[in-house]
This record gives sequence, structure tokens and C-alpha cells, in this order.
Amino acid sequence: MVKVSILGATGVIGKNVAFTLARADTVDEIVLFSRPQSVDKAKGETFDMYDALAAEDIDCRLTPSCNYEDINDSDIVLITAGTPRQEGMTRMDLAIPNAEIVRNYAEKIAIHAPDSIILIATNPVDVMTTIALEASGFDKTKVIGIGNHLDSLRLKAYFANQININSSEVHTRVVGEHGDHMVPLLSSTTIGGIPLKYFIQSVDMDVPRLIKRLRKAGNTIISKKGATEYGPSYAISNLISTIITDSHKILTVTTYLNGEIAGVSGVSLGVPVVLSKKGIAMIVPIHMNDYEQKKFKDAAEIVREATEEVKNSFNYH
Ligand SMILES: NC(=O)c1ccc[n+]([C@@H]2O[C@H](COP(=O)([O-])OP(=O)(O)OC[C@H]3O[C@@H](n4cnc5c(N)ncnc54)[C@H](O)[C@@H]3O)[C@@H](O)[C@H]2O)c1
Repeated sequence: MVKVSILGATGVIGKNVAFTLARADTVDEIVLFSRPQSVDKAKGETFDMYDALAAEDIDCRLTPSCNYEDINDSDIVLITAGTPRQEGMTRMDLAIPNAEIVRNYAEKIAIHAPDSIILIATNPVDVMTTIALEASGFDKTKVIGIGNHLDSLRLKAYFANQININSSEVHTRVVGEHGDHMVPLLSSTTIGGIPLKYFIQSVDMDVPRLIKRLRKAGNTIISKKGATEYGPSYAISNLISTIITDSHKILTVTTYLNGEIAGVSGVSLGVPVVLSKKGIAMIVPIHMNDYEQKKFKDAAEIVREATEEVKNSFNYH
């Protein structure tokens, strides 16, 4: 029996993750948790999803709820509740109000689903990962932010499209902050097993332009359709399926660092990890060139400052 609860399930990301996960048919129950004022909407979402699942003969239980008891015994609890980013806003503009929501939910998860793995999508996700870690009191291997997984998927797709090859041939990662200070690891990117620096000598590829596009990807989508939807939802359900199936894939997520990468400590950042049904089985020791390492450390300082600012704001309430 595999149970996943989604806190913020009536939102764009929450409901899309619920539907994507249900369709993947790897979960027995999904709790669509919302505030009392939104629970009727959560009910409507489940009715609509059941109709779609009937067409595919999928028997996944969908539980709309505003009652914390319903998240009891969840294997994974995903937090997507929060204010979404509007055009022109940085993820940091959302930090303080969203931290209150994440802190409250993390405390409730610790009471009702103490053996679960917590996933956080709410932005700024690197800051929220530390907030959830401290509020839940969980081991750091069990509190995971949806950091740079989506950024890494985007970059992989850009490279593949640019040279018209299957995306499975591209191995690339984005680490650091999920935001303006993301660090694409070009030095360790390979295409068909060949390091990028050799590959770009024989194909026409404007890498700086691709990186610029990557940094603006979220804002570009928000400016054109109001919200990011399919990309983050598929990235999140992909992470959940990797954990549930214990498939030990290496994916890039946000985790609290204790000096494992570039000596960075006391802050949550996106790094590649091995994911198992226990959470983070291992942080993968990445090699960065001097430029990437400097940018990674810069990102660490920026996220650390924002995390401190958010934590200090708690004292005023
Ligand atoms: N990490 C990523 O890759 C990524 C990608 C996309 C979105 N996000 C983030 O995920 C979050 C949700 O995005 P969305 O597009 O689904 O937003 P949305 O506005 O569609 O949904 C937000 C949800 O949070 C709930 N909510 C709002 N205020 C609340 C409060 N005070 N207490 C409890 N619940 C509250 C709403 O009812 C709704 O269910 C945002 O913070 C967004 O920035 C992260």
C-alpha cells in the first residue's frame, strides 16, 4: 500500500501532480489536502480525475480532505501550498509568507506522518527545504526539495533539440539555487558519452544562448500562460515514482549540505543525489571546474542569507 499526500492539492502544481501520479498507476492512495475553504474544489478535482482514470482502468484511491488525520501513514508528503510567482517577481519575494505555510505544514507532517519523506515544491524551494527540515525535525535524508531537477530536465531537452538527437543521449545537470543563481555543470555534460567541449567543435550550438534561455524559462512560461504546469508536475511525479520504486536513479534535488560538496555547509542547495525508498541514499560527489565552484559557493551564500532572513522573520509573529 503506497500512500502519497499533497498539501496544496487544489493548486496548479498540486492537482497536476495528483493526476500524473494517479495515471502512472504506482500509488494506491493520493490524499488531496487543502484548506477548509478549498476542500469542495479538491472534491471536484477528484471526481473529474476518477472519470479520466476509469477510461484507463486505474484503481487509485483519491481522498479530498482538510483533515490532518487523513495524511496519517503517508509514505511521501508533498508540499505545494503557497503563493505562486507572478511575472517579474523573484522566488525570494515569496519567501516570508510561504515559509509560514511550509513551517506549519512540516510541523503537522511530523505529528501525522512521522515516517514519511517530505518533498517541497513551494518556492523559494532551497530556503523552504531548510525551513521544513528544521520544523519537522526529520533526518536530512528525508526532506527533499524539488530544486534543480526541472532545470536539469529543461537543459537536457534544449541540448537534444538543438542538435536533433534523442534526449536520453544527453547527461547534464544544473546545481545550486533553483533560481537566478543556478549553476549549469557544463564541464561534466556529455552527449553520447562525449564531453560537451569536444562535441560543440563539430556541431553548431550556441551554448550561452541556451543557458540564458534556461535561466528565464520559468518567467517566460509565466509571462505567456500565467503559470508553469506540466514541466514541474511531471518532474515532481518523476521524483516520487523514483522514490517509490526504489530505483536508485541519480537526480538533482535540494538537500541540506554538511560539507559534502565543495565544502558548503549549513544551507540547502540543489546537488545530484541517489534516490531510494528511504529518501536520499547518497549525495553524489560532483566535480566542478573553478568557475562552477565559485558560482556554486556564491549561490550558497545567497540562499543562506535568504534563509536567515526568513528565519528571523518568524520572531515577529
Ligand atoms: N520548485 C519548482 O520547480 C516549482 C515549479 C512551479 C511552482 N512552484 C511553486 O509551487 C507553489 C505552488 O504553485 P502553483 O502554481 O500550484 O500555485 P497555485 O496558486 O495554483 O496553488 C497554490 C496552492 O496553495 C494553497 N494556498 C495558498 N495560500 C495558502 C495558505 N496560506 N495556506 C495553505 N494553503 C495555501 C492554495 O489554496 C492552492 O491550493 C508556488 O510556491 C510555486 O512558486 C515550484
